[in-house]
Amino acid sequence: MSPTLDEIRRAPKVLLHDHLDGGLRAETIVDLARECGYDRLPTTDPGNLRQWFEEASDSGSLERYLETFDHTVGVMQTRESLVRVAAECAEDLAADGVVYAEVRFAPEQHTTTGLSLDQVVEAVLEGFRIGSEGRGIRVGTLLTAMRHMARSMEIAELAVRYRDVGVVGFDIAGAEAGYPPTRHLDAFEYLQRENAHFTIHAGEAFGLPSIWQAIQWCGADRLGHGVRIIDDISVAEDGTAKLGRLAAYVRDKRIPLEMCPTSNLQTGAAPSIAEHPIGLLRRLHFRVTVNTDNRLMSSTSSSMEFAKLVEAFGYDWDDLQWFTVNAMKSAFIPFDERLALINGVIKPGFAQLKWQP
Ligand SMILES: O=c1[nH]cnc2c1ncn2[C@H]1C[C@H](O)[C@@H](CO)O1
Ligand SMILES: [Zn+2]
Repeated sequence: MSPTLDEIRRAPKVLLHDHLDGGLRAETIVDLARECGYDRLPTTDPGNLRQWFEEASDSGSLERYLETFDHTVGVMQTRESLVRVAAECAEDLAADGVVYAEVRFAPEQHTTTGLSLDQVVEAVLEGFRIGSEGRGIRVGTLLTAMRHMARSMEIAELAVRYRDVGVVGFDIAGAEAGYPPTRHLDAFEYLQRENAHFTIHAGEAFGLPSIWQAIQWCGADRLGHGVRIIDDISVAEDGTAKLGRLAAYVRDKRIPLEMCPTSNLQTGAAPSIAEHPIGLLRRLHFRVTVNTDNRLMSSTSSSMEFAKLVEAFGYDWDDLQWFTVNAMKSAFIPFDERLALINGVIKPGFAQLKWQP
């Protein structure tokens, strides 16, 4: 029997790629807009707003997808709003059965009414603390720098400054074409000298050169998306696959791929779930993980991403556990803490579902 959505919700899941400003509740956006006087929302009806985000994000272009964030970032400019959004994020993930999450956001986008970068980070950390308490979830924070801007060094320093109080790593995001990762080389070299962890959005809206730079020039620990690694793999008619040098390197080094299937359909990085490269990459034993990217824009959750994969590829509990253990192994928290979650929470949780669904 295939795992059902309800059963998947009860499985202990791990989420490595989720944007704080892409996961707000529609009701909260409407409340916050009213409170702060933000008057540019396309509608103030939460149901219509939820639908607007999903439709506006479904253009097949990453650039247009990113325009929708003006409205979420627009209402996240005060300490109170950041605490609330982060607390609700932790609550929503816990309610979906996520036991460990790394949630990212770009502090530089939340300073328009005068908050400092440090105040922004402290507000978000406080929100995660409040929302996680007593809910069986641990949330680590990733600080993102926007790739079209020039503040990555500052944000990298911020990530190092807050590394012992909840920030577990760094990332760059935003439009990919025209903004190669090497634009931020100084920040990545600084992080490496600091023994800090980072992931890079690469191979989503641009192909192999972006992935190659992220790994071989910048030293990324993980790839955000990385779907286009498929361009370096050829599959013969009998199903045998031949890996190019970059794809082989990514697989040999066990570089984690933070795959976000629904998001990729909306930005045009994949044509359908059934044709999504995740099927082949899982079969070839790349270190694949399953993620949400932006739960609001994609109207999704960790459980729903898994359910879609079960439907498209016929995955069973062993497959779902494999993705989950992959993700936990790839997290940016210390090794002993990852192991404790794998052996103490993930394996027992899946065992229970496998034997008593
Ligand atoms: O999938 C994505 N690719 C590139 N950038 C993204 C993606 N999803 C969200 N972002 C951007 C928009 C947000 O404002 C920013 C920080 O979370 O990251
Ligand atoms: Zn992303």
